[in-house]
Amino acid sequence: MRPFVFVNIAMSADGKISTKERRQVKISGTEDFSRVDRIKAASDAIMVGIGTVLADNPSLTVKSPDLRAERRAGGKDEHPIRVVVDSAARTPLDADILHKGTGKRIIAVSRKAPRERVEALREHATVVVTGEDSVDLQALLEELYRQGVRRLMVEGGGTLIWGLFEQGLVDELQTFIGNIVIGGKDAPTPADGEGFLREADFARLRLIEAVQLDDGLLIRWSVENR
Ligand SMILES: NC(=O)C1=CN([C@@H]2O[C@H](COP(=O)(O)OP(=O)(O)OC[C@H]3O[C@@H](n4cnc5c(N)ncnc54)[C@H](OP(=O)(O)O)[C@@H]3O)[C@@H](O)[C@H]2O)C=CC1
Ligand SMILES: Nc1nc(O)c(N)c(N[C@@H]2O[C@H](COP(=O)(O)O)[C@@H](O)[C@H]2O)n1
Repeated sequence: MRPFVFVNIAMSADGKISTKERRQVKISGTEDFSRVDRIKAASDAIMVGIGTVLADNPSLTVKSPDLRAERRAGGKDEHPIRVVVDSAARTPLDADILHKGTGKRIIAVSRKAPRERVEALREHATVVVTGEDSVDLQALLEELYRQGVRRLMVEGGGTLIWGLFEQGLVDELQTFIGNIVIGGKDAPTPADGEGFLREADFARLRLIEAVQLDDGLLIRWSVENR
């Protein structure tokens, strides 16, 4: 068993999620950032790849005091469990994700992760070990389910999202398209990695809704898993 997995990503009108230097870019406007906070607060856990931690140093906390209070009133931690997919245990010990806000953190590493790094991370987080060279995403999701996670939000980046799509582990995709053009053939996109080669392998989506937010568009799709 695994949680319901939904990806939320903000991209420019030309399909980029940051600059080619992997510098964090503000794509969402006020309405979309409020929506992101609401869907985060409604999730049991939120997951990113180590590339996003190194590039953006996110905290992935719930920003609205009202939403945090609602979570507390429901007997939950103020913030969902924060999960980093990090095969080699490269998460910096001073990363915001380990220090900002209360609640549980999980660092998922592979068996190749250096023991001393793993021990140092254990001071701040629960470490889950799966996979030989890189994290086994299916096994990680099953472990999250065992730990009570039923609804998992994935915030990126493009490499992790690709890994999840490649293995048929995404149930819903929420894409906010903002009113900027970033450009650059090497700028990250919502699903990077190797990409599917055969049409038969493409992930197929069914449109749930498309709504205007700020000067952009939010599109929600469900994934027809193979
Ligand atoms: N606009 C938006 O909404 C968002 C934009 N971003 C942007 O995305 C960029 C970062 O994306 P990216 O560099 O792709 O990094 P990711 O955050 O996607 O992390 C990728 C890393 O995850 C690790 N990983 C471990 N196991 C797996 C697996 N099975 N499948 C896939 N990945 C795995 C790998 O590192 P290792 O082998 O070391 O484990 C891999 O390199 C930044 O520029 C950031 O600003 C990020 C989030 C949201
Ligand atoms: N939804 C959305 N819109 C944008 O314009 C963005 N740049 C992002 N980025 C994601 O948000 C994370 C920052 O989280 P914290 O504010 O530090 O909690 C960042 O790492 C990206 O995952 N998202």
